[in-house]
Amino acid sequence: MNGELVIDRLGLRFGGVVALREVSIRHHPDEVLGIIGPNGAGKTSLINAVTGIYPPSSGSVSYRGTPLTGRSPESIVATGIARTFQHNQLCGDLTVRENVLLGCHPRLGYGMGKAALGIGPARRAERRLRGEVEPLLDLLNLADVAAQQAGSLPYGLQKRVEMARALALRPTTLLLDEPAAGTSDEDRAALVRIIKHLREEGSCSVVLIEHDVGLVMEVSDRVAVLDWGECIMVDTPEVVAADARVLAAYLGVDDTPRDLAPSE
Ligand SMILES: Nc1ncnc2c1ncn2[C@@H]1O[C@H](COP(=O)(O)OP(=O)(O)OP(=O)(O)O)[C@@H](O)[C@H]1O
Repeated sequence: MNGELVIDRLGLRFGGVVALREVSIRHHPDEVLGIIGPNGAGKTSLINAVTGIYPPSSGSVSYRGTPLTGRSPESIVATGIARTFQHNQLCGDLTVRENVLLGCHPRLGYGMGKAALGIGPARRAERRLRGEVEPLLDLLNLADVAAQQAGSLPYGLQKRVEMARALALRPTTLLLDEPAAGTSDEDRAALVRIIKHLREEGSCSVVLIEHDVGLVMEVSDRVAVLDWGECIMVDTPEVVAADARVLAAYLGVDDTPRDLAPSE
């Protein structure tokens, strides 16, 4: 079952820089929660603090009632939280299919050595996982490029491979860090379709960090707005788009959203 992620008065400092200031957000099971904010607002810092990359300076995070604060990134993944990165972390020399298969391996319970040797149960598990990878490649529109080296693909496709690899962990919550950045209109349309599919299927809830505010408004149930490390509001896309504080947060920055209104 998908779980509730509770971020409670989270603070994060880098020396004198305050990246997050008393941020409190509840991500409800099954919802798509968008997180927007101007450059440097603290969006990536929030994901990094939740996933154990950076230990928070104050506050706490819990998932399904289990405290996550102070745990390693690996043990946080084991609770059901998977993520993608703002800058791709793929194995460029491996094929798309192999990259996605790598995402399944933490679920095997034994090392890559046994998997590579294909001994006993490892061989059976490997066969099962290979069967799980194909539907993911279909869902992410990657079947046609499955045998190609991941590093040879256009950036937008690489981003989808990273998403497929995160989904191969069978997460109950998926955190996406700027999945549309630097991608084409076609990639954007595919992303909208995939997020809506996950929402309808209910297999995992989604937290979406994005600069493309129109996209966030289109797919999110609720939207949280960060500004200078503070969460200034969490509400429906319609309410957020009409809020004067949100418009003010974006005024005076270069990347003023193209469209704050939800798409039809
Ligand atoms: N590793 C780090 N060391 C020092 N300062 C950092 C580090 N990571 C982030 N910061 C600072 O924390 C603040 C928030 O940065 P963060 O990357 O979380 O913002 P963001 O909203 O994700 O920005 P962007 O949309 O540009 O990616 C910024 O002032 C940034 O310079």
